[in-house]
Amino acid sequence: MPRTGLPSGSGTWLDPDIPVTGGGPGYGAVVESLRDLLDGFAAASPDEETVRALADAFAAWSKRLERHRVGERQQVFGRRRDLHGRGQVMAPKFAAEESDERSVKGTVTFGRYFLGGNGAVHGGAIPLLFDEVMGRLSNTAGRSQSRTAFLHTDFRSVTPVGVPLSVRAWFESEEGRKRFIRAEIRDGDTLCAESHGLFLALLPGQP
Ligand SMILES: CCCCCCCCCC(=O)SCCNC(=O)CCNC(=O)[C@H](O)C(C)(C)COP(=O)(O)OP(=O)(O)OC[C@H]1O[C@@H](n2cnc3c(N)ncnc32)[C@H](O)[C@@H]1OP(=O)(O)O
Repeated sequence: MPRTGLPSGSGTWLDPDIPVTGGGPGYGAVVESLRDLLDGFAAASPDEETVRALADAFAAWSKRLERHRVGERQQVFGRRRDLHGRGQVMAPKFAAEESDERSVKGTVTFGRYFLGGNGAVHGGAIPLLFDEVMGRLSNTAGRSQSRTAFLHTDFRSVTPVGVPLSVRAWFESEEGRKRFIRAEIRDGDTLCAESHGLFLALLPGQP
C-alpha cells in the first residue's frame, strides 16, 4: 500500500487487479440506493411530516454507522473498483465499457442531484467527473499513483441532467512523471464539455 493510502495503480480499468471486498456482495446495491435517495431528495418538495420522518431515519442511520467507523485505509466507500463509480456517490456514476492501457470509454447519467439550473448539470460537477475518470485512467495499467496538477475544462454546450452521455478519456502523452490526459463528454454528436489535465506521478514520500 502506498503512502497515500489509496490502492496503487495497476490492472486495466475493467480488470483491476486489487480485489476490494469490504462491504460484501450487497454493497453495490446500497450505493445505488444512496444515489437514488440523493436524486429523489433533490427532486422532492416534501411535506413537514416527511421531513421529520427523514430527519429521524437519517439520524438513526448516522448513529448506527458510527459503530462501524474505520480509518482511511479500511474505508470501503470509493475503493470498490469492481463497482461502477468505484462505489462512491460524490461524483456521478461512470460506467466504463471499453478500456485499454491508454484510454477508457463509457457512459454517465448526471442525476437530479447534480442539477445546476434549467436542466443543466452544475458547472462544478463536470470537472469532478473529469477528474474522477482522468485521474483513475492515469493510475491504471501498472502506472504508479499520481495526483492532478492541473485540470482545465471547456464547457462547449449545456450538459443535460437525466440523459445518458458518452465519456471518453485518453492519454495525450507521457513524459517522465508527467501524464497529459484529455477527456470529453458528448450528448450524441454534441460536444458538451472537454478537458485536459496534467497528472504527476508521485515521488516516494509524497502524500
Ligand atoms: C481508486 C482510485 C481512483 C482515484 C480517482 C480519482 C482521482 C482524483 C485525483 C485527484 O484529484 S488528486 C487531488 C488534487 N490534486 C492535488 O491535491 C495535488 C496537489 N499538488 C501537489 O501535491 C503537488 O503540486 C504535485 C505532487 C502535483 C507536484 O509537486 P512536485 O513537487 O512533485 O512537482 P514539481 O512542482 O516539482 O513539478 C514537477 C514538474 O511538473 C510541472 N508542474 C507541476 N505542477 C504544474 C502545473 N500545475 N501546471 C503545469 N506544470 C506543472 C513542473 O513545472 C515540473 O516540470 P519540469 O519537471 O519540466 O520542471
